[in-house]
Amino acid sequence: MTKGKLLAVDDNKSILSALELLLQDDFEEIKTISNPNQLPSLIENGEFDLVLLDMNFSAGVNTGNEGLYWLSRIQELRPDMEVVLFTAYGDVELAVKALKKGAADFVLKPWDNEKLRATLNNVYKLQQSKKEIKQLKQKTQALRSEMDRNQHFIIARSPQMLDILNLVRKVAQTDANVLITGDNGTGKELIARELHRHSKRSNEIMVSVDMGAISETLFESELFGHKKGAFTDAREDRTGKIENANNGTLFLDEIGNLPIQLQPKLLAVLQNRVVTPIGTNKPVPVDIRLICATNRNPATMVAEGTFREDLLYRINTIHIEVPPLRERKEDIEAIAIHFLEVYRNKYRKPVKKISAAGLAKLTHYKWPGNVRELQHAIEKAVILSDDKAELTPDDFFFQPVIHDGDDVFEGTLEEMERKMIAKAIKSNNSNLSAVAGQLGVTRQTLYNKMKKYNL
Ligand SMILES: Nc1ncnc2c1ncn2[C@@H]1O[C@H](COP(=O)(O)OP(=O)(O)OP(=O)(O)O)[C@@H](O)[C@H]1O
Repeated sequence: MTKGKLLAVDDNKSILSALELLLQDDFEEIKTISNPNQLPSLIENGEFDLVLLDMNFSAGVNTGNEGLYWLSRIQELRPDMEVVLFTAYGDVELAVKALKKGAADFVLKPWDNEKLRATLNNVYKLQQSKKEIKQLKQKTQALRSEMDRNQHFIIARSPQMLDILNLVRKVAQTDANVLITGDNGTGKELIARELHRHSKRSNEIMVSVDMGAISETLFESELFGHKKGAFTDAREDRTGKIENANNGTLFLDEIGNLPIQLQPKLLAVLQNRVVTPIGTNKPVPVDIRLICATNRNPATMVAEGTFREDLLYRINTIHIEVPPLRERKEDIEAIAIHFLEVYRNKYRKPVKKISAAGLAKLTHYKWPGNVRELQHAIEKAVILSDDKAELTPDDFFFQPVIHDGDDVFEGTLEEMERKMIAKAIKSNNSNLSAVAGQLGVTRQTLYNKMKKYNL
């Protein structure tokens, strides 16, 4: 067990010297002060684990109110700090009052050496256990959400995705760093989870960090952790995500968002396999498998000077490029049917299948948002399906995609026709002869189509 750091506060200097002598083997560091006004700055900036605090400081005053005041100041500044009180013989009532206010324990003066040592050591051990419990709770929480996510499996029918799955199974067993690239929603995170699931680290945690969601000022503390007092707001020790992933997998999503000035720090972690939390100079060894993902082109970022080439070489031992959904149409039907099953159960709907025309519409759409968009399209269709047994083309609504001022409509031929007629009616201020002329059809044909499309 590591030794703690003690701060002892008493206005009697000979008591402080005696404490230093007595406790030197029990603590890694003992700092003594006779003026409690120094407490706030020491507590905020120092690395102390516990405080031994006298109850009275002004000559002739022995109400203990000063001790109670400093106890609550310490609790305000550092809620995780343990405080043991020094009270004069006969002040037991005062000591009980202090315990109710959150002091960890008290020792009566004149003290018994062994009793004092045992009390301080026990309080320190208790504090360490509380810390461990807190860390374990964080880990359990992360594991739980990971288990939820692990229930999603990759569906693959296209030759490209089947090749990727093959590669994933081969690479998973090694500790090689993997870089996954591809557009948003193509399934990069799902592939990272699959790599972890098939790796020899699968019983350990996979820690995901969304680099796109962390503000620049918090990057370092999120990844490397910090020591209490390392900067304003660092009220407690915090383990960084890299250390949290120890023995498991670290997934850095949107790695392209890592600011260039922090890239050497990540590179150093990967080279030396240690992290140094902010505010300490104690490197902590870490054993992690690294998977990174980005929707940007890393080679272009290197050429633009926004990504370090040496870091790219470190992270892309194996590079997996996930194609957009429109380039692997064979996957669309299987994924759509999978999500139909998921959402009909979730929303308790009778809808059981997607009609052939409905599937054709899904297959021909370009899916700019990839699998995530397909998932949402199916979810929406199921929610709105009432008592239907089958989803048809009308159940899927897609936004038109506009390019350079020209309308490129996505959807079935009939949908495109309806949209073109509606657009022509609007641009010709409902002058139907002009509309028919523009579209190159007779007025009768235009009327028929308007009736058909309810225009
Ligand atoms: N092949 C697949 N089979 C089943 N579900 C998939 C597949 N690919 C992606 N998904 C689902 O689509 C959604 C988006 O996938 P994921 O988050 O892995 O994409 P991503 O590429 O990491 O996205 P982003 O770049 O936006 O972070 C998730 O709900 C995921 O479960």
